[in-house]
Amino acid sequence: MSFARTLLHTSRALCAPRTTNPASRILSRNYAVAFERSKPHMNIGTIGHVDHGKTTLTAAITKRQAEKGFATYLDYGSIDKAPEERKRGITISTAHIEYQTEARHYAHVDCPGHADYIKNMITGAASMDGAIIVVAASDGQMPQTREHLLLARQVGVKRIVVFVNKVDAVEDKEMLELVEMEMRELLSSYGFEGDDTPIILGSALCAIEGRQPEIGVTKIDELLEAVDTWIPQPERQNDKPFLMSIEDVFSIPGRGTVASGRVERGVLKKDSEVELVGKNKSPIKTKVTDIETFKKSCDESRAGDNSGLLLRGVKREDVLRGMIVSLPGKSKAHTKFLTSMYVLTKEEGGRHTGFHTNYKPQLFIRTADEAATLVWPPGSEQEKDDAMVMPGDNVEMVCSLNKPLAMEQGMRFNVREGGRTVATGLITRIVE
Ligand SMILES: Nc1nc2c(ncn2[C@@H]2O[C@H](COP(=O)(O)OP(=O)(O)OP(=O)(O)O)[C@@H](O)[C@H]2O)c(=O)[nH]1
Ligand SMILES: [Mg+2]
Repeated sequence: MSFARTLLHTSRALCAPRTTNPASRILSRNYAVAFERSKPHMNIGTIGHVDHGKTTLTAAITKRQAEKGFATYLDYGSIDKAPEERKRGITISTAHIEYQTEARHYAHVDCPGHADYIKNMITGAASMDGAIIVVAASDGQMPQTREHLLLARQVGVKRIVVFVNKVDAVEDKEMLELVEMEMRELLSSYGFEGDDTPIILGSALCAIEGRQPEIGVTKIDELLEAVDTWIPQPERQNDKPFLMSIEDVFSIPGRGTVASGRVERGVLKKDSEVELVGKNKSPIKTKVTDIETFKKSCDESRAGDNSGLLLRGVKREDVLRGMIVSLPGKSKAHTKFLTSMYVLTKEEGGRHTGFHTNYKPQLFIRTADEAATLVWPPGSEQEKDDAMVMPGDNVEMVCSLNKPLAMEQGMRFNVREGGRTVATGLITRIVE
């Protein structure tokens, strides 16, 4: 099987059988298709509470853009995860869907809303430049509306567009006004521009079913217009050394191991020497012999791309999610750092009780997750007093990791325990 076919195959397992996808037809005939950079590229996604309509809205967007020749229509079942994927558990990636507007080329992630899948949401959201938060008019904002907003903020999403969905199911106009007002307040409380954020009221289901265009298809157009104009084109860090955090790994019989993920910065040309950093004491040296972006062969991979890199001479089992691909000598893995951390309150979805020094949660950095131990800085007042950390506290602590991870001062991370985010932090100084 060709590299292209396998990548396609893998992403099909993640998102959809796409028999009508022109790219898949071409690839199955084994033509090399070059990825054209004719429009600026942006990564976005749907976030929001379970059942509020994220997947339905995603399907509606592809349907509408397909009518304009800008997408392949993916119905609900093709986007929502297949049962076997659910069985694969929490290591799966979220589905990447591709469409265009007049202005841009989008890769869209439909984040699963259920709390059990938030681990995926964290890495999925990490590749978002902007987001569409979906809130059902019938429910208003719910706990995951808030958690996803917080995560989005954390992973660097600067602007969000709101889609108030299921407007067809609400009779009361005042209810709609209330939902809108509360969303503006919530956005502001998380540091977004609540007063100016576009809020579109509509129904994804009506758009899919071709009913009530005034709240259906018209609102999908308005939504995409808002996304095009409100969410700024991110500045890609193309002049920095290449770095891609590995999200998924697979092997192609006869060709080798492919690591895929979103390129954080830099540009990598085919046949470059690279290192896989993290999880091990010393980096693994290898060479990138082929590159694919959006299932099309490329000579180079650049910041913002979702790419698959074919790695020479490394075994699949030696490549792990959470490692990074970087240029030789440019990145280092570390096991200990000083952090400034905010501990979430119970209202924010965090712990109900405090914790002591020697706390052992799971740490999430880029696509990595690793067992960690948090202690008070040696010699600090808190250490002497054996102080407790309470929800709502801002604390400085020392964090040690079970295995080394590539990291830099100034990077953000999440702390999770028992399936929920309990703290968010900033790496203030690398110790070891
Ligand atoms: N009445 C009405 N129902 C809708 C609308 N959009 C979605 N639904 C229904 O709401 C339910 C949930 O929709 P999904 O699209 O699966 O919601 P989701 O946010 O993706 O859910 P999770 O992925 O499980 O978090 C489905 O039964 C949809 O048919 C709408 O505009 N109006
Ligand atoms: Mg869904």
